[in-house]
Amino acid sequence: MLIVADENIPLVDSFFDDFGEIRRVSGRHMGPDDVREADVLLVRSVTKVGRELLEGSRVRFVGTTTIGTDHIDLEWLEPAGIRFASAPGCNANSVAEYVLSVVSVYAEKQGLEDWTELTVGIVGAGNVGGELSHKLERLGFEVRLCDPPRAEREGDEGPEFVSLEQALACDVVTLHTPLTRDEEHATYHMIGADQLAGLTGEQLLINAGRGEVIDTQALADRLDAPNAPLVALDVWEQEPRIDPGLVDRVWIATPHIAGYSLEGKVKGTEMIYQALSGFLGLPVRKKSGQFLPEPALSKVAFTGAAEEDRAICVALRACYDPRGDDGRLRAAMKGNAEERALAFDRLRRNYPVRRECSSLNVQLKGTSKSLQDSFRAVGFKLKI
Ligand SMILES: NC(=O)C1=CN([C@@H]2O[C@H](COP(=O)(O)OP(=O)(O)OC[C@H]3O[C@@H](n4cnc5c(N)ncnc54)[C@H](O)[C@@H]3O)[C@@H](O)[C@H]2O)C=CC1
Ligand SMILES: O=C(O)C(=O)[C@H](O)COP(=O)(O)O
Repeated sequence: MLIVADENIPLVDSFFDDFGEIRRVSGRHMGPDDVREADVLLVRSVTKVGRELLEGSRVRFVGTTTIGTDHIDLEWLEPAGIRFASAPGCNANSVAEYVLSVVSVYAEKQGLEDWTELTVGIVGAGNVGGELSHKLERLGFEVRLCDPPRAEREGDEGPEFVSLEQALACDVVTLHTPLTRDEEHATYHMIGADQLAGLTGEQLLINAGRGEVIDTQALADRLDAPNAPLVALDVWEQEPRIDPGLVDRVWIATPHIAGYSLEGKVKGTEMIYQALSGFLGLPVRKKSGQFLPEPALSKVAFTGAAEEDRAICVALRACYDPRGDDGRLRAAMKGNAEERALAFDRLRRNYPVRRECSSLNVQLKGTSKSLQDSFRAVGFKLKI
């Protein structure tokens, strides 16, 4: 069996070497010649998968080691008899930690003593938005969820949902919807000039869903107008050819890495390994835990003298601080459009190992119960 895999999928050999030959190719430049002889195709979000790539090939199984599926033509795959699997939720915790860290830096920038004073509107309350809201609520934030498809499906059975307008009135608004077009509640350019006009300089807008959910031109115009909100963008229209002018205008700019914790990436590979095993009728013998290395930073200790918010933020940012990625992306926005696109992809390909908060043992000596609860809420392992 021939497996063709994006070269940026981690641990492909460790998980898939029992199945047959593995051929690694560039996901960004994958073409019909690369996949013609393949039985199995493993991709990430940068490969468009549909008729153009697969017609006439032997491929019978396509797996994407990502949450998002907007790069896959699902309507074409099914009638073509090609089994498809994605990795729902694989890096949801990574994205939630990214957002928490951005919010912690924002609260500090605003001079807030207590970051939970901020209200947070989450647009898209699925695996990512749900995980984020769970952490925020346990930390004591007021959270408003906007998710019309869920609201319609769940009615009185579900949590309380607000309208997009109400979510956009929160101090922090964070977008976690899939990219959808031509359907009810489509998210393409869901945040346009009208929505942006209502945001003020007292607000933070985060997008860690897909770039096309915000109308880039409208955002650039809004950021040039008075009383503009601060904006943190992890995702961009037309990646990797992103608009350097927009990078200049936003407060935090990162190269689509919110989901790039090692745990999240490896979980994506593991979920597709499980799906392929099921498709082939073979037992699942491998688990991601057996391949995860010891983290470089494994312990931190706080004493009773620690200020509650500060301690949480110090620990959070010891695991992940978005300002490092922001600085690297800004430094990469040099040269012509082609050079900038290559630099954007290079930052993603050579991304440093980032571990989730659950990899860090936090020792708390003589600290309050509420500080302990806050650490647990974020997902740290506690030693008291
Ligand atoms: N920046 C990054 O690195 C990452 C980005 N993503 C993106 O985040 C998206 C969301 O991920 P998950 O939460 O795991 O997906 P999910 O499918 O679990 O949840 C998405 C939620 O959005 C809701 N939704 C759909 N249309 C909406 C609308 N118009 N308004 C409000 N809510 C709407 C859905 O009902 C669903 O509850 C993915 O589709 C992917 O595009 C995912 C992982 C990493
Ligand atoms: O899982 C998703 O959906 C994501 O957005 C991934 O984090 C994107 O990573 P790549 O597939 O673009 O490496």
